[in-house]
Amino acid sequence: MTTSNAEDARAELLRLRDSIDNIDAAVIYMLAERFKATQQVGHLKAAHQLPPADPAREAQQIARLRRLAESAKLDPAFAEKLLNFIVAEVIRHHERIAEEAGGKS
Ligand SMILES: O=C(O)C(=O)C[C@]1(C(=O)O)C=C[C@@H](O)C=C1
Repeated sequence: MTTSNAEDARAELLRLRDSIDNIDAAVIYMLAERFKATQQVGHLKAAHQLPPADPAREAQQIARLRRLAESAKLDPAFAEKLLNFIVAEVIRHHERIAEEAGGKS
């Protein structure tokens, strides 16, 4: 590789990393908004003695996200794993909210 080729590659790497950093920031902001919404769901469920998890809803979400992933040329198995990872954390939050609400009544 000539010096100029190495410099071009370095510039291209920096350009791509800029884009990756912007995408990562957007993902973090979107996840923060999602967790704000699910925290409200957690309080609603606790107030009405609804279970933290809703497997039927999750099945619908997985089917929908797998379809979206396929049309976006993203691995549907990865989309499913990602949703399951996020939802597991949400369920932990819901359980904590329900425990705290239970302690107050
Ligand atoms: O929709 C709900 O009932 C939620 O509690 C939200 C949510 C989610 O994070 O999307 C989390 C847990 C449920 O099992 C299903 C979905």
